[in-house]
Amino acid sequence: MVQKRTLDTFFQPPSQKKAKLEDQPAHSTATTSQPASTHKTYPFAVPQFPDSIQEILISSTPAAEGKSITHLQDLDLLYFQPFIPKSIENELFNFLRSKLFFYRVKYKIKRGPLETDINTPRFTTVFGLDETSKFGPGGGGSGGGGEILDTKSGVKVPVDKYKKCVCEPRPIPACLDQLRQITEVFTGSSYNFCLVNYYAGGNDSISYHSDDERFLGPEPAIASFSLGARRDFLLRHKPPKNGEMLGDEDSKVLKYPLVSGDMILMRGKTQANWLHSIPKRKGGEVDKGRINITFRKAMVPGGTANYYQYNVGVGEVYKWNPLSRQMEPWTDHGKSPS
Ligand SMILES: O=C(O)CCC(=O)C(=O)O
Ligand SMILES: [Fe+2]
Repeated sequence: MVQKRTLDTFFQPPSQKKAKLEDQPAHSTATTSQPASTHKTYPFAVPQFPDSIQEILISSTPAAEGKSITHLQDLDLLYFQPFIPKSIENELFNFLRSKLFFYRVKYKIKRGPLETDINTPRFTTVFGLDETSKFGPGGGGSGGGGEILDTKSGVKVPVDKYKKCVCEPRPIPACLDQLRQITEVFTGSSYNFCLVNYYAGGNDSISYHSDDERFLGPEPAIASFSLGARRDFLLRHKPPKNGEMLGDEDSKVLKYPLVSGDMILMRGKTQANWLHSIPKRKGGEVDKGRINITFRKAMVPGGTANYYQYNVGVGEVYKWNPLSRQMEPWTDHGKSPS
């Protein structure tokens, strides 16, 4: 494991000169010395974390050592309880819920002759590019910059390289990118995608699935953060192939009640052999809302297309409304109609 000192020197400490965030409510004391992230693909700018969050992230993560969970067949987890220190998990949750843009993705699936409409039962958003490309310098916005470049040559990619994407790929905003870099240091893996789920209440969920798409390559490492309401994370072994039998222990459902600040790294043979889910729940604190952040590494453009299709889609933008305390469709009132 890398020493804390390495992180301190790796990241620029927030500067002494503090600029008040333009869009902070008047009563807020949160300050940051760094500019918000902008890009031509963003509906609105995403601020950098306030210094209060950055300083603790840099100096005090992970808050606990990761526990290795490998006692069942093909299972390889590293569980940080928690990764994010208790002193900032709530501020971090509130920050991300109110500053990011989200979507409620609808899509169709075909099973034989039947087409079914799917409404994703949670809010989602995604940032990143697969390994074959990278974002160039510059925030973008109306001034340009933040162009998609070929990873190897550094040259702008052909205009049709990402034509299969439902929207243009988006760079990871500075705040989430800081968490990505810290996660890389403490998991020993690298990531180029950040997916965010928001489960507004107990009816929001993700059904049993595995994240073993070909575009992630073999044995992908996926770092999964929980913020906000406690929710059960269930894991069960996939039915074994070619008539094999699972042992009694290996066929049980595992349940981890993930709390705010926890991080589970799923790696090795886990995705190929296990399914995971966040089932619907009633009561408890589910209506406080929960954010899940996953960092992953996609290898090819097909992965980029897939992630934008299922996590951004073609529908409207949602933003947290602090008065109604819910996600609401967001419109750009500031711009004149074109
Ligand atoms: O919300 C979670 O903890 C899990 C999310 C998940 O499995 C996914 O986005 O693939
Ligand atoms: Fe997943």
